[in-house]
Amino acid sequence: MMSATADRPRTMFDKIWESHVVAEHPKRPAVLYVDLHLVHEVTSPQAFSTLRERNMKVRRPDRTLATMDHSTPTRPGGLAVVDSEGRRQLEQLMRNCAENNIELYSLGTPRNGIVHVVGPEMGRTQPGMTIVCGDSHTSTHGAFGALAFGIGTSEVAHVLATQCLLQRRPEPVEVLFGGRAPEGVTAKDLVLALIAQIGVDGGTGCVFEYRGEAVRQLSMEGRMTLCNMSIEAGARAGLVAPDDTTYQYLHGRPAVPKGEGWDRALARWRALPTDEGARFAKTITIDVSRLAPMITWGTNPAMAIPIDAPVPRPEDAPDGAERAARQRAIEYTGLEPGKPLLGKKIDVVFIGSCTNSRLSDLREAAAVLAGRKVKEGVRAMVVPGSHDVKKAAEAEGLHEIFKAAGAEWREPGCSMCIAMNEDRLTPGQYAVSTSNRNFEGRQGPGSRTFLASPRTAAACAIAGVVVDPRKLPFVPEVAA
Ligand SMILES: CC(C)[C@H](C(=O)O)[C@@H](O)C(=O)O
Ligand code: SF4
Repeated sequence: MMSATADRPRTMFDKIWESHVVAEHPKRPAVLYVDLHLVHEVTSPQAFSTLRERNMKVRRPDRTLATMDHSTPTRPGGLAVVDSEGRRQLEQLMRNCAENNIELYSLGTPRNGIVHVVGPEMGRTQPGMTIVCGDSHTSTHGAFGALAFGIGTSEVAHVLATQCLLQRRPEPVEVLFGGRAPEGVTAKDLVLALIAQIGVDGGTGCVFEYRGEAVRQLSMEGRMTLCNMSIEAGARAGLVAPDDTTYQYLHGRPAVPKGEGWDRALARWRALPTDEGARFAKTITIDVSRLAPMITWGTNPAMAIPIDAPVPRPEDAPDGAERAARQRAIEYTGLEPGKPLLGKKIDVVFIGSCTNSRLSDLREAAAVLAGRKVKEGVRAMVVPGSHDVKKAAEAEGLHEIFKAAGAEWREPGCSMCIAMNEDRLTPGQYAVSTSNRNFEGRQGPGSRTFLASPRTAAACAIAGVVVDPRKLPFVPEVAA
């Protein structure tokens, strides 16, 4: 007999949550089973030490996958260049994985790359799964219809030991991107517009499900960009329902089932999307047809404006707290309130990070850079998200386009997104960056960051100032 819960219309979040709950009590966090635990060098050493101290083993090494990304060097051929703290973390990860029989995509090996790039690329990320990682941008994996949470180091230890996570049930919220995106408006612009609208805590306690025509139109890579930044609006996770775009992306990837296994998986995945009539806690609506390319001017990702808009004035802020935040951000970024950001001179362009370092991101940047030159005095870095992305980009000749334009073509890693290796701005420098965080000092002490899409970033690299990518005459797409 069907239970009452199975009868009522459910959101995709409800379905994934309910099929993974091991124990639930109204007054306590639920115990949730974890299908895949991703691990990187920064948040895992302490967790493995905890296990060692308590004489515990990793419960499911086969459901655990590790990579090195944050502190790895990206200098071409410069695999030995890491600082001592970084080197220690990398060595510890190597030892911890060897001792516990955990698969590791080690520095310089063919599968290495940013954790949120390699999981999907290998087909380890699949619809309907619960996925965790000691990293806030784990939300990226929600693009596949997987419930993916970023967790803290003590939770990493807990998951290593038990393959379960203690978690309060979040509320499913619908984020409806209606209409079609105008030319020059990409997934990055959609998510920056959302965060600007609802603020950095607009998603607290929520799991977003991104819906609407504009989301359906996005490639898997665009959906990953979208889900990646859910956390920047404070959401616990972001989700996109799987569809043919998802299945096409997954089919044939190394960890994805084949033959009859594929058919069975497909049948399961097709039952995941939110049922008609299912209730969300609320709906946030964004009319995509009215959006422009977005860029941030301040020191959090919600401080974002349409690229041709003026830098907001503190005195126009809706409340005192926002006024103070704007004031402080303006002091840090050294911009003039009320004046356009367009035309602002920049020093560095960074194209990379788990938000925008996949093949289609690099194609977008290459389409702008092809046959053009990076402005003299500007440093442009292109850092692929993984070795696979690098290989695929090189097979298409994208690296030649970047190099001919005067941009650096680097080895994969987090790089200047977080400046945990040698890739950083010098104090006071301005960067247009395709990453997801523009906090004070994020790209090195005193660094000042304007977040934007790969297309906008590449256009700015050519101009040497902040420009509207719609104003640049585009050459035809580099590849289909
Ligand atoms: C280092 C890591 C814990 C951190 C995160 O949690 O996201 C980093 O990836 C980031 O983007 O700030
Ligand atoms: S690329 Fe940036 S945001 Fe992504 S995991 Fe690395 S440091 Fe974090």
